[in-house]
Amino acid sequence: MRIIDLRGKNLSRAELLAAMPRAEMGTSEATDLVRPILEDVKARGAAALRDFGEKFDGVRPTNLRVPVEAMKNALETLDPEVRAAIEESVHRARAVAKSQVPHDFHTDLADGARVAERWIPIQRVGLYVPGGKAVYPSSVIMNTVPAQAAGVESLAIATPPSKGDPDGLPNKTILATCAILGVEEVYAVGGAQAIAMFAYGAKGSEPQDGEILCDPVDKITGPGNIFVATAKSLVSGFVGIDAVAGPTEIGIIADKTANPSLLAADLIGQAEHDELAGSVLFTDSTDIAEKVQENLNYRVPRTEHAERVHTSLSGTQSAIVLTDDLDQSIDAANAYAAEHLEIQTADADAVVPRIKNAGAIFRGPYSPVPLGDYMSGSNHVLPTGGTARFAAGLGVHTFMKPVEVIEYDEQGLKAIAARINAFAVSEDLPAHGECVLSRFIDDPYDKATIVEQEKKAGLR
Ligand SMILES: NC(=O)c1ccc[n+]([C@@H]2O[C@H](COP(=O)([O-])OP(=O)(O)OC[C@H]3O[C@@H](n4cnc5c(N)ncnc54)[C@H](O)[C@@H]3O)[C@@H](O)[C@H]2O)c1
Ligand SMILES: N[C@H](CO)Cc1c[nH]c[nH+]1
Ligand SMILES: [Zn+2]
Repeated sequence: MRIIDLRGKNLSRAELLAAMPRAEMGTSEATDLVRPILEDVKARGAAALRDFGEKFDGVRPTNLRVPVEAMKNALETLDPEVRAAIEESVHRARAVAKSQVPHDFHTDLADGARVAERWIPIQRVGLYVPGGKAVYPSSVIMNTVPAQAAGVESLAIATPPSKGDPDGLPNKTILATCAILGVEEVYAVGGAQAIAMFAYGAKGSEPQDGEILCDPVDKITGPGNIFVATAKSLVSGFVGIDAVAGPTEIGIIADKTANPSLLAADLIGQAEHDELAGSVLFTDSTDIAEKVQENLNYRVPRTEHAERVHTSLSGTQSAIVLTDDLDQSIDAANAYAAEHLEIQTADADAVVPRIKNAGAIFRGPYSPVPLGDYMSGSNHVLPTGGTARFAAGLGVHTFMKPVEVIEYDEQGLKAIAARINAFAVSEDLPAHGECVLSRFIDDPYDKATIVEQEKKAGLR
């Protein structure tokens, strides 16, 4: 891994942000590849979805909409140990989601003057479950459990067709997980084309599709590679999106007390997702930095996805960041804003409250990232590429929106009518004031006597 040496440097905020390791291929470069895919799906619907399946996933799906029977069959043949793991994960995720459900509340400002806040579930959502280099039944859980806890009425899942399947059905463990969670609307569609399908909807092109294949959704959530993340960015505004949950990242703040072998394991663990995944170690210990490099030299050639891991660790998005002290490590980690941030220091509890930017924080040696990936109960769909500076991971809140209900009665409005009118006049929007005054006085257009009228009506 390359070294970024911050020691002895007193960097401004802008310089520190610029010094952080990022992938060479960002969403702006992928935009040129993704935009034509979105346009084609918008124009040709299911026919384009089949073409892209063939082009990018190497298989032309017979049924773009997965038959419910296929999900039932997948569940029946699911390995019992894997089923137990999935059920444990669902159980823990549901427990956390239950506590996350936001509560309605109201504020009484005076007699007859109340503002209430109601949380409303989003009506229809599209959940993306990745499945290119690896397969992600865990992402079925991470997307679906909070959506269900929020009370979403209609949810659909899209995931790439599986190369090995003659009919182009998605991976069987993904389908079995859908069955466990009771999800019945599943599409064998991956990548940017799936995001387009959710955003614009798609008409069928084969008899088995029916006329409308997929209705458009109100919000798209879920992780994916650079193409998926870019497609989500491009359709955002037209539909809602959760966050840019692109190629995985791990940041680790470690001091001299950390175990270099575990640090190396954790850096490799997330690098195995994608050649574009980022693994970054922030340390003030040159000894730890050297030992981690030694451990990587031993582990990388021996790990299953050695080539992918090597590419990821040697890319511009990965680095060991050498710092003067723990304070500088924390500053750098806050500038990097990792999707996952592990704290491997002598006193992790003193560091956690100082973290301002991270998708999720993993405290101490027994909270490694894969715990959160699969079954800590927390969510693994998290913001990447520095977006954790302003975005949060998936949760029940992602699938709900608060709406304020204004509940004033005659007395409550009367008490501030003249003030509202004064404000409206100051903005040169007098008709706003007239709306309010009309409820209490006869002629709000009679400017000459307006104050008098207001006094007479008891507004002053
Ligand atoms: N941030 C998070 O919360 C989070 C969580 C889990 C996984 N991830 C990330 O999700 C990603 C999963 O990636 P994946 O590739 O395994 O699965 P994926 O489903 O995201 O991507 C596969 C799809 O990419 C498309 N594609 C492939 N090559 C293309 C090309 N040249 N042009 C256009 N489209 C192309 C294909 O349509 C294919 O179906 C990884 O980067 C992983 O790190 C992120
Ligand atoms: N680390 C990934 C991004 O948060 C999630 C994941 C799923 N499966 C394994 N890992
Ligand atoms: Zn992972």
